[in-house]
Amino acid sequence: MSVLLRLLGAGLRPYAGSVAAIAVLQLVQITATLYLPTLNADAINYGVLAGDTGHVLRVGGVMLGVTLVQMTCAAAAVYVSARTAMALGRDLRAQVFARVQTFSVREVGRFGAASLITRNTNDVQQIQTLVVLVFTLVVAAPVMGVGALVMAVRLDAPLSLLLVVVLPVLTVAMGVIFGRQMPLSASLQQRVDRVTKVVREQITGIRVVRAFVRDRHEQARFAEVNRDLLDVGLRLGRMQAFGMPTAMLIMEFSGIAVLWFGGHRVDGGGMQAGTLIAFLQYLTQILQAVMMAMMAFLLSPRASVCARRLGEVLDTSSSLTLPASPVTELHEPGHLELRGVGFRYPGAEEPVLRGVSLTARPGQTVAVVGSTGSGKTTLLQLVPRLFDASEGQVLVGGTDVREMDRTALAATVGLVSQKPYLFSGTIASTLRYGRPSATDDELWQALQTAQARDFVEALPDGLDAPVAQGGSNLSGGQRQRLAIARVLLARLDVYLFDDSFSALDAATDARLRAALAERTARATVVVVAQRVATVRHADRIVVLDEGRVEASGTHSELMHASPTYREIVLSQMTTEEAAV
Ligand SMILES: Nc1ncnc2c1ncn2[C@@H]1O[C@H](COP(=O)(O)OP(=O)(O)OP(=O)(O)O)[C@@H](O)[C@H]1O
Repeated sequence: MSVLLRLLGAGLRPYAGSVAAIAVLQLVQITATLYLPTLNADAINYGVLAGDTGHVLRVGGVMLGVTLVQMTCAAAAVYVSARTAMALGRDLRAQVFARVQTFSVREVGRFGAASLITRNTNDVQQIQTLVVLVFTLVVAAPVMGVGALVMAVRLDAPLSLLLVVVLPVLTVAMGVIFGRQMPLSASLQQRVDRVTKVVREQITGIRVVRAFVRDRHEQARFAEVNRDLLDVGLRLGRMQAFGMPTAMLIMEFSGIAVLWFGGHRVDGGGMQAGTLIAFLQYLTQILQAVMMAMMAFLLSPRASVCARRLGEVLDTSSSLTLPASPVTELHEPGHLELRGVGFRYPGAEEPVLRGVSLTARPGQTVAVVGSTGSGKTTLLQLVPRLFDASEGQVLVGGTDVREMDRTALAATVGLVSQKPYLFSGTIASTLRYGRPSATDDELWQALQTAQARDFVEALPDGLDAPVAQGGSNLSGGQRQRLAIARVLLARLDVYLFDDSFSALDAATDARLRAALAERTARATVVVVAQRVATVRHADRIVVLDEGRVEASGTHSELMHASPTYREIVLSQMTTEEAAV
C-alpha cells in the first residue's frame, strides 16, 4: 500500500491544480446532494401537507436548480478525474519504459519480457482505474457520510440511534467480503502475467509449434493458464456479486426499520412525514458513503499489488553502473584487450569464463573458436557491456568499458549477434538504425560488402521493401547480412561478429569475408565462428575450452599446439586441406 501511495503522491504532483479542481467540484456536488433531502422535507411538510401548491412549486424550483448544480459538478468532477488519471497512466508508462530501457540483459531476464509488458499495460491500467474511483467516490465518501450523519442527527436524534446498529453491521459485512478478495486480486495479476508469457512464447515459437505439430499440446498449455485465470476471475467475481446484494439487503432492512420506527413517531406526532422521508434519504446517503469507501478497498488491493510490481521495476537500477566521470575520448579506440576476464551468469554456480586474456589491434582479425557452450558468445557480449565481467577487465582503447560513456562505447564497438534482431520498417530504415544520416549510396555500399546487394535489388521495392518485426519475412541468411550491413554503416572501430556468417553458404561466406577485410582494414575485428574456413586466415585464433583460453596463435601454429583446435579442424576438413 505504501508503494501505491508513493506512486500516486509523486505521480499526481504535476496535476495538483486538477486535483484541487476535483476537490472543489466534489464539495459543491456533495453540498447540493446533502441539501436536497432537507428541501424535499420542506416541500412535503409545508407544501404538500399544508396544501400550499405555491410553496411546493417554489421549493421544487429551488430543488431543480440545486439538482442542476449537483449534476454539472458531478459530471465535471468525473471528466477532470478521468483526464487526470489518464495523464497519470501515460506518465507511469513513460517512466517504466524509460527505466526498462536502462536495464541490462540481466534485469530484463530477471523480470521476464512478458511480465514487463503486463506491468507497463495492465498494471498501469489498474492504477488508473483506482485513481478515477478515488477521485469520484473516495474523495466524496467521507464528506458525504459525515455530512449526511450530521443532517440526520439534526433532523431526528432518537431515530439516528438506529445507525449505531446499522453502520457496524454494514462495515463488518463489507469488510469480510472485501478482505477475502485481497489475496485473490494478487493472484489474478500473476495469472494475467502467466497468460501473457504463454501467448508470447507460442506466438514467437509458432514455426517450431508447426514443425513439430504440437498445436494440441500448445492449446492444452494455453487452456490451462487460461482456465487458471478464469478460476481466480470467477472467484473474485463471485465475491463481488455477493457484495452488492448483501449491501442492498442491509440497506433495505435499514430502510424498513426507519419506516417502522419513524412511522410510529409520525403517528404519535413526534415527527413530520416530510422529515421521515428526508431522514430515509440521509440514511441512504450515509450507507452509500460507507459502500463507496468500501469499493475503494475492493480495488485498492489489486492496485497496490500492481503498484508494488511497478515499484519493483522503477526501483531496479541497471546492474551496469554508470561511471561518475565517463570517458568520452579514446586515443586508440580500436585497441581491444581482455585482462583475466571471468564471468558467471546470475544464479549459476559455475563461471562461464575464467581468466580470459586476449588483445586485438586495429587492422587485425582475431577469431574465437571453441566447442559449443565454451563461452564464445558470452565473451563477445562483455565488450559492448551487455553484461559486465565478474572478474578482470575489458578495455577498449586502454579504458575499462565500465569507465566509458555509453554513447562513446556504442560509437566504438558494434556487435552482430548470433540471431540478430531487425526492427519492423523498411530495408532502408533497418540499415539506418545505427546511422540515420546515411545516404542511399552508402546503404548500397554497405549492402554490397555484406553480400546483400543482389537480394535487395531483386526485391520489388528495393530499399523501401518492408521488413516485418524481427525480420520474420526474411531468410536467416538475409537477416544476418542486413545486420552486418547495419553495423558496417555505423562506421565503428571494433566489430564483433558472433557466428554471423553461419547461415551463409560457403561461397557467399568467402566473398563476404574478402569484402569485409577490405572495408574493415583499419578496424579491429573479432569473429566467432564454427566453420574453420571462416577463421583459418585470421591473424590470430583464440581457442576457448570450457571458458578458458586453451591456446592462441595462427592456424598452422594451432594445428600443432592445440588438440581442441586440431579436433575442430579435422572434423570439417582432411589433413591435406587443413595444411593448405
Ligand atoms: N543468459 C544465460 N544465463 C545463464 N547461463 C547462460 C546464459 N547464456 C548462456 N549461458 C551458459 O553459458 C555457457 C556459455 O554460453 P555461450 O552462449 O557463451 O557459448 P558459445 O560458446 O557461444 O556456444 P555456441 O557455440 O553454441 O553459440 C553455456 O553453458 C550456457 O548454458
